[in-house]
Amino acid sequence: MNSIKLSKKILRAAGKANAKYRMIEEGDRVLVGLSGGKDSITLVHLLKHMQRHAPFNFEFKAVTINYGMPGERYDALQEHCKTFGIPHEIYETNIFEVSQDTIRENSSFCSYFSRMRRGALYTKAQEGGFNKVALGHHLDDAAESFFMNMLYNGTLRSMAPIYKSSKGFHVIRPLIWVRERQTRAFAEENGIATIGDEACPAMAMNVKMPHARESTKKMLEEWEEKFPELFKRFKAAFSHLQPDSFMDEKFLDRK
Ligand SMILES: Nc1ncnc2c1ncn2[C@@H]1O[C@H](COP(=O)(O)OP(=O)(O)OP(=O)(O)O)[C@@H](O)[C@H]1O
Repeated sequence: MNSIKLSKKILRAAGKANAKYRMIEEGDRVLVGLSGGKDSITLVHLLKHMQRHAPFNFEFKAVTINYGMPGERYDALQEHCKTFGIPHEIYETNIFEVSQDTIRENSSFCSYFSRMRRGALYTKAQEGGFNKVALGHHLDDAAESFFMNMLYNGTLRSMAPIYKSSKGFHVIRPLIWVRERQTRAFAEENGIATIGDEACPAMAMNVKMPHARESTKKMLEEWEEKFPELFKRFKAAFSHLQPDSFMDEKFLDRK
């Protein structure tokens, strides 16, 4: 079997985050959302590594939601999983077909597909009796989400490493302390061909796309050039909230 190398940085960041937030534990059955992009590819290899080296036993399976879009193919991804002994299933859906009637004149394609994909993933998790669903979000995603929510929605919110879904299982983000450039490097250094954004129907369709993420990403890149410790500070700040220092009356002590 070909060998895959995960960097010490990824292993350290993911190991520490897992210890702190207890995302994967003894006896867990984890369903991993595998888009075939660099992040979720890193995630499945990380879980494979953890299975071999962590002092606890858990099971995992990867599932790829197929939107049913013309030309959508996952052969290379299936082959990759087979080569590395990663249990993998493609879940065929008609999300794309349904979207044609539902959101024809609408610009919120991205959130539509993301919502439908999440629903399909949760259905799979319930059907298969998984107690955790793992997603490939990382620290850059958490920071981008924080600033997008603040600048475009006027809320202070980010991405939790673990939360309980309304369906009863937990959603976990084992890469939450890993940087995006580390997952990119993982794919490049191991020669893994990844699927880019075009896999999401929203990206493949000729519609107005939200620019919020792109401009937030750019803003953070510029900040990081001036302030190299930026993401270290985000990581610290996101774990040290002081809710009573804002203006939300729920958190103000009037006693
Ligand atoms: N088609 C899909 N099937 C299964 N899971 C998916 C699919 N698309 C996305 N996911 C899951 O949702 C997570 C977030 O998706 P999103 O498209 O926001 O991520 P991304 O940053 O492009 O990540 P990736 O590099 O893994 O595609 C992914 O990391 C993956 O775990």
